[in-house]
This record gives sequence, C-alpha cells and structure tokens, in this order.
Amino acid sequence: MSTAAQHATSPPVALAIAGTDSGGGAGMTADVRAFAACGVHGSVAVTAVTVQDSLGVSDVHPVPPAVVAAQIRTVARDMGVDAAKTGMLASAEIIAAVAEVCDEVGIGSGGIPFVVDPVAASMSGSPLLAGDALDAIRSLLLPRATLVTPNLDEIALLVDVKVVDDASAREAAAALHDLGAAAVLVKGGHLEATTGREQAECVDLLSLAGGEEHEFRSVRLDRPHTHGGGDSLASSITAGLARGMSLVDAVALGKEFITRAVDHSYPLGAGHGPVSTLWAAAL
Ligand SMILES: Nc1ncnc2c1ncn2[C@@H]1O[C@H](COP(=O)(O)OP(=O)(O)OP(=O)(O)O)[C@@H](O)[C@H]1O
Ligand SMILES: Cc1ncc(CO)c(N)n1
Repeated sequence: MSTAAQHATSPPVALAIAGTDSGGGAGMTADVRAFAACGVHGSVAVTAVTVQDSLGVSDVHPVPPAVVAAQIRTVARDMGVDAAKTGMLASAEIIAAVAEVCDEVGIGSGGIPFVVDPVAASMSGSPLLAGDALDAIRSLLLPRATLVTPNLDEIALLVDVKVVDDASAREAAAALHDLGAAAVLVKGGHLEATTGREQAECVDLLSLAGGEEHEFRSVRLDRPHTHGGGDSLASSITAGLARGMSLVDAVALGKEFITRAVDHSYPLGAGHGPVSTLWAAAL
C-alpha cells in the first residue's frame, strides 16, 4: 500500500465520556492514551474538570449536563462512534443526560458497544460521584451497558456484595446482571486489600449473559504506581470493541494491555504515579 493510501485509511473511533485529571495519569487522559496505543482514534465528552495530582483530588467542577450531551451528540453525528466508555460521571443529572443522548445516537442497549466503568472514587479515596448518583448508575446505565467493569469497592457500593473469593465474585456478577448489565467484568486488583490475604495473581472474572464465564489471569506485579489502571483497562477493552473484536477477545486485549502498563508504571510526584503505555512509543 502506498504511503498516501495508508494515510487515507481512518482508524475506528472510540468515545470516552469522562473527567479530566490535571496530573495526566487517570480519567480521559488515560483513556485517550489507551485508545491510541490500541490503534483507535480517541474522542472525548468531558464530564468534569478535576484539580488532581499524584496525591489526590482537591477540587471537582462538573460540566453542565447539556454540554456533556452536546459533546456526545456532535461527535456521533460528525465522525461516528464505533464504541464508547464512561468513566467519572460526577452527578445523577449528568448520568441522566448521558443516558438520553446515548439512546438518541444509538450507543448501548445492544447498539454501539458501551462500556460502563462505574467510577465512584479516585485511588486516594476522593469521591468522583455524588452519593445520590449510584441509583442513576444502577437504573440508567447498567441496563444500557455492553459491559460493566466495577472494582471490588464499586461492587460493594452498587450491589452490597463483599467479594472475597470466586463464589462471591459470581454472586456480584449475578446481581449486576439482574440490574440489566449484559456482561460484567469483576476486577480482582483490590482482592489483597479486601481479604488481607496475599494473592500471587490478579484474576478478573468476565460473566456473560446466559452463564458463560471466562477468567483472565496475570501475575500480581509488585508495583505501587497504578494510578489510572482501571481507566486504562476499560479504555483498552473499548478500543478492542471499536476495532470489531468480540467481547471476550477485547477483554483479553485489555488484560494484556493493562498488565504491561502496570509493569511499565513509573513514579511521578509525591504520591502514586501512573500505569504507562510509553513502552509502546517508538520514535
Ligand atoms: N499489582 C498488579 N499487577 C498486575 N495487574 C494488576 C495489579 N493491580 C491491578 N491489576 C489489574 O489492573 C486492572 C484494574 O484493576 P483494579 O481492580 O485495580 O481496578 P480499579 O480499582 O478500577 O483501578 P485503579 O486501582 O487504577 O483505580 C485489573 O485487570 C487488575 O487485575
Ligand atoms: C478524572 C478521573 N477519572 C477517573 C479516576 C479514577 O482512576 C480519576 N482518579 N480521575
């Protein structure tokens, strides 16, 4: 293929509906990096501006819901969206606006693949979602989701299940299916913290409607700098879906991607540094 023809070939488009992180480690900065590293053009609908560094979040400024919706609408109409994901959504009002415009442009509900990462707090524990917005995630987003990717803390908040082993991971997945999620990825990154028991592996359980299950395992790397890990996993899965992969193949891609990103994480600032995709940068 000639260089000109290569340039004329457009990559798939993924959309991140997410907040900013001024430190560049998490949120839409992580999303767009993961999209690019996975061969997909990244577009964004910013939901909130956070004042954030490696130590935590010191301020949050939500974007007006109508402006969030307008970003989604304009991208979908002009360039098209091959897959979308949500990260920080900040408030019940923003979630309602996202659900409405997603229906309008065909994102989710069995249409354009829609990954819901139910972000509730930052790694440092700062809230990124209003307390009264959990109900909106349950009733407005889960029924539209192709895949929901909660960590163990988010599972406790959403369905009140404490995941400590395979049986409770399955119980959590079943409860999230009951709320309407077509597929659930129970992320095991926090299992050591939840159980207090050492874990040699990080195991994520993918549960599909109809009872099909897949386990994705990696060695548990001894890395303190995993800021943006959950965002990067959900975005790399979204990139795989935008490229037309099956959900199982997209999650396999995401797991491979995040394991390498955790492996290449680096210290930055006085707190937690980010997972990194920079190993893939070749100039
Ligand atoms: N120490 C580690 N070594 C390898 N993989 C890890 C490690 N910690 C987390 N992971 C993987 O990273 C992904 C994100 O998992 P985690 O459960 O930490 O989600 P999260 O809490 O949303 O992320 P974050 O901690 O960035 O907020 C999962 O695939 C998990 O298995
Ligand atoms: C904006 C934003 N989104 C998500 C997270 C969770 O990683 C974060 N810390 N900040």
